[in-house]
Amino acid sequence: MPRSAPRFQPKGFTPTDEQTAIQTNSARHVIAMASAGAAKTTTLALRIAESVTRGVAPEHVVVLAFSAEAARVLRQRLTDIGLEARLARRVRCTTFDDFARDTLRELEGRDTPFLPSPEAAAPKVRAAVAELQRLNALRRAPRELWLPEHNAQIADFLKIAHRLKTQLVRPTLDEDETAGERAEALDVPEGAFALYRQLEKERAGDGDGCRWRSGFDATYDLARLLTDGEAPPPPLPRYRVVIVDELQDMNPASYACLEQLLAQGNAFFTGAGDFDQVIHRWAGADVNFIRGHFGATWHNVRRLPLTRTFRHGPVMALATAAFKKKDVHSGRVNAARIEIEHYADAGDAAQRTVARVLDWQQRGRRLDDCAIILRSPDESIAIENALLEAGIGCRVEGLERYFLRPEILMLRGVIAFALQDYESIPGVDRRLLVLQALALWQALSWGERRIEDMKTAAAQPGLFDAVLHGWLLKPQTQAGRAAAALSDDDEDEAARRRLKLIARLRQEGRGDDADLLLARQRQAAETIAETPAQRDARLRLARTLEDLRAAPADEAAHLSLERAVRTLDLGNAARRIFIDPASAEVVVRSIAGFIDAARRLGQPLRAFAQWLRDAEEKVAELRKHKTVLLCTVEAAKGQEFGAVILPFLEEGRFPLAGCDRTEESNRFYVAMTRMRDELGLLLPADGAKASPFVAAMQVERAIERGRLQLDTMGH
Ligand SMILES: Nc1ncnc2c1ncn2[C@@H]1O[C@H](COP(=O)(O)OP(=O)(O)OP(=O)(O)O)[C@@H](O)[C@H]1O
Repeated sequence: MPRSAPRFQPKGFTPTDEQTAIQTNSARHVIAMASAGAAKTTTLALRIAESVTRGVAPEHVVVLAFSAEAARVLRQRLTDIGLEARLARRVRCTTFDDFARDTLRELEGRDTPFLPSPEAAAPKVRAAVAELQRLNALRRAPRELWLPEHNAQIADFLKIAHRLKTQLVRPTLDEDETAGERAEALDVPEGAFALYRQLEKERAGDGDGCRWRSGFDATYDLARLLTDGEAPPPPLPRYRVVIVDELQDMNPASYACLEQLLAQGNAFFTGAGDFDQVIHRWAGADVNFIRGHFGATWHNVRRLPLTRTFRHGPVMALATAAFKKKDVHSGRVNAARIEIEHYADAGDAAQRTVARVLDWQQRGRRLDDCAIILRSPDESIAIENALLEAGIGCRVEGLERYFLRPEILMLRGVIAFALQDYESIPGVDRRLLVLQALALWQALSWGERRIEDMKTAAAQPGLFDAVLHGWLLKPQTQAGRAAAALSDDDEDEAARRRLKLIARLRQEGRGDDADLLLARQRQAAETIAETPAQRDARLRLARTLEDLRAAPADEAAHLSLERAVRTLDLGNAARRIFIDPASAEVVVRSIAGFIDAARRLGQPLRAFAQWLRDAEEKVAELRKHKTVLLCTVEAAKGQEFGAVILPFLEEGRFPLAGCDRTEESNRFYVAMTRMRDELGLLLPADGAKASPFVAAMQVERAIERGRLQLDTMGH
């Protein structure tokens, strides 16, 4: 056996043989791919404690994770299992990207500005877009390029760029290769790839070193530095023990860093993960990569199992085993409850969800230990409203409350304009969001100047009419488009320069030239410069407002809104605005959910607008008390709750239509395994529409067999 008796004995529990095998294994590389809750993090902590107890200096151990939260949890687990705090503190627990950033700082001998969020990176993206547009206009035959302008589009672009970086995609082209061909091979829009190249060029600097790094850039830069050159790669810090949690999120860029780290330190490696938890393919996580490449060239690799989950009891372990067709046993003596309920429609599903939450609370359980996990953010509308009605506060993770989403804000703006009731949108911040959403949906140019104008109007609802007539319903002119991109100072500066030039021309007796300049300026102010999409959106908005104003005051809001959505052609607009088709579909469903909420209330538009305002205030009030969690699967990953409720388990919703089936199955698995004690599964009454995932859990069989197991355990 390649292991000896453990020297480190944890506090509070006895490790299983499987855990001990990993804790004490002498192989150079140990990989444990195991189920959710199967003590992966705990076992990695045991492994570290064992090394330290055997004399490895804690400074020679590094833990690499993909999220700061995972790194924090592992550090905490070290002390939880009984490693002395003074030793645990000296173990470096960090994320891949922070590790790469620190390493580059050492290698480059200087700090590079870090832009931590899409918002922080957006100005750089906008500048690169402007430069690309300028270069494109200089071409003999300018190309039609999709280029992001608005925040949501920039966020989509940054996701694409992130994915390309995980795959180590270089911005340079091969000989005889065009950008279009490369974009096609990478399966990204040509504009997005052109922008990727432009942004990387600007980021790389002009021989003066990297100008900035945003999320994942450091991992990408370090991986390239380690793999691009012919010369020996630059030195990395030397560690004797390297630990990686959540291995399933590994991608080629982080793998390149890990390989060098192991090679240079001649280090021992232990990693743990769960193949079935791959749900971040957009960020380059790819199960084929882990299965095919991970450790393929390493020597002395041991792949060891962890087959017992300690999160939930035998019933849930059996259901998980059936669902994923793998071995899952429970190490916890607990009679978990799995309950299936049927609903008639979305409203009924929401009511049943809320009833479950109330029941949980009435049985003396903590509201904040209960989570409603959704496959898609649009599903939250009915539930948010039902919770509000029942007086239950909720906090959200991974999704935005529905009345803060751009498509709903846009519709609220349209309602406010139609009713000329700008007070129905409370607060400056909210009104600014509404104006930004309108700019997005009307496809208007949106530069620094425009943002300033929007802030001014948001602060004074009296200016909303001016916004409507002077901007939203007025065709954009050449001068307007140019000015939108300038800041107030730039605009003043440009005007000053123009005046100076005209004065100089007149002084020099070149009155004709001065007149020509003035005429051009006038022409720019009068010449319409709208894209077909802008014109279409403007005319549709005008027609919609006319129609809403002409409608009888007592017409039900959902009827008015249905017509408005048709006239605005919001479905097609969404597909134009969001390059990710999945984002566009969420928007379309979110609008349908909003109209459905109006239908249920059955009030006229003015009363509905008022209801929205009141609802928003009530939600803020409820948040001050204990709340239930409403979150996406992605946000729930890594967390656990006493009770988990999964509503809307319909074919097409979960699994979501158009999404990769395996990834959907992984999402469902992540969602269901967050539960400790109770799981509520809500299915449509029409069995033909039920999500196949629930049948795959074989719940009845799991309950029956699980109880038997519990009986034999003497429960
Ligand atoms: N031998 C053991 N006996 C009892 N409880 C244990 C044992 N080992 C670990 N645990 C407990 O099991 C729970 C789940 O462990 P852990 O968080 O390490 O699982 P995980 O596999 O990392 O989960 P996830 O897949 O969700 O990341 C923890 O509360 C941990 O303290």
